[in-house]
Amino acid sequence: MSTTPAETTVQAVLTDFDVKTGLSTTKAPLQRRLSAMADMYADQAAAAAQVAQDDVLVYEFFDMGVPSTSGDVAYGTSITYPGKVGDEYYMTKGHFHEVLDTAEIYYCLSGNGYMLMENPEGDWQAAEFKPGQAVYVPRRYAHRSINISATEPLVTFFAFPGHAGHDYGTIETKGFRKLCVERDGRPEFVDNPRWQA
Ligand SMILES: O=P(O)(O)OC[C@H]1O[C@](O)(CO)[C@@H](O)[C@@H]1O
Ligand SMILES: [Fe+2]
Repeated sequence: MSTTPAETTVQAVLTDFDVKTGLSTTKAPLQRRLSAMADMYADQAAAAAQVAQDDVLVYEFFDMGVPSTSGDVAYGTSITYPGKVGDEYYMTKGHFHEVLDTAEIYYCLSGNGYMLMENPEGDWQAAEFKPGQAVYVPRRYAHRSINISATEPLVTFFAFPGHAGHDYGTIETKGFRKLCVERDGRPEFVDNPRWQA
């Protein structure tokens, strides 16, 4: 985690992003293809087959490049594309914050989906993303965005304390307790058979 000394002046920086697509013209996106997270989906055979056929872009995000200090506010936009692996909707990898006691706010710009959250104490929650709705991810909750639309990208704006950091390892090892799958054309949260306590 890089820090900026208190006496260093951070210049006001102008960035841009489109309020519907989330795309920025001044920043480069960070992109994650299916191969980078294929082992996170429940249907491993379907994931491998899809990667072999077309290693699609599952999501991308724009990090607006704020210093990683506690007084700063990291922010950007996140775009999760529509699609499924087997019956499980496309999603982000998801993470805890390294500094567990830090929250995050997401605001849905377009599309439809869920923010799936869980804490180390065993609680889990899912909050729906619809345009104009904000989801507050409380301190201590891992979070993952899920796109449930068949056609539209799920686009959100996010902001969190600059020093929060990302802990990907815990979710990479344990997974989330719940999966979001399509059942009779509707999203449903079911137990993740591969979840490790
Ligand atoms: O960090 P993940 O789980 O790959 O998902 C990416 C999203 O989460 C963030 O790290 C913010 O929590 C963003 O940079 C991005 O929107
Ligand atoms: Fe986060």
